Amino acid sequence: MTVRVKVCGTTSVRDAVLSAEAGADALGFIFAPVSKRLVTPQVAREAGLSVGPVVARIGVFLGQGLDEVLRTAEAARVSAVQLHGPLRGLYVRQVAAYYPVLRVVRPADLAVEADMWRDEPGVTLMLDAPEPGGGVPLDWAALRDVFPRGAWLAGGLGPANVAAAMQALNPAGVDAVSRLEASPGVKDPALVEEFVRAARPS
Ligand SMILES: O=C(O)c1ccccc1NCC(=O)[C@H](O)[C@H](O)COP(=O)(O)O
Repeated sequence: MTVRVKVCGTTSVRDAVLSAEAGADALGFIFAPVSKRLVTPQVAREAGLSVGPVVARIGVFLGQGLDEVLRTAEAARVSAVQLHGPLRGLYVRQVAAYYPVLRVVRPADLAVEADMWRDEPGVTLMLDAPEPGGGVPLDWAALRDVFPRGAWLAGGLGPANVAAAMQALNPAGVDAVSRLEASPGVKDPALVEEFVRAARPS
């Protein structure tokens, strides 16, 4: 199975284009006000329009209200929504009625959330470190027996370790931000290229 590669924290047309040209399958646009990579829906929309019809545009939210999520996603013209934080199942289902959802979970919550979303095709699990965008890798060895089939992996991934993470857990997709940046919110083109190449060995 070909692993999907998501480059998160896109804040400009320049970074969207360089990530798409490097071969990213998906771009993440962070709409959580706590983030150092916060982007406006208008810039996200322009950046998303600049990468053609194939690259997915994923709106990233952390504990925000349903109205805000749906309004922002619509204004930014994203193609999917990524949900962080402790959330009720009903809320996730309400978002999933409009957008494919990447539901982000910490290792501590994995068992419960994996049970909850096992038969829900519109909701895909992404395992991430407790602090999103923190650049801290998970303990892949400890997750080997419990990592759900079809789930995505994030948390401290970058060019130097993504191949080992894939070898350990066989995720359907990988996602990264802090190890691909020159400074918070600004991509380093070489790191993005190396990340995509390392995630897709020929
Ligand atoms: O990256 C952020 O600043 C952020 C803030 C609030 C919610 C989500 C955020 N990022 C979401 C992502 O998808 C990151 O790529 C993921 O957490 C991995 O980050 P990193 O460990 O830095 O690669």
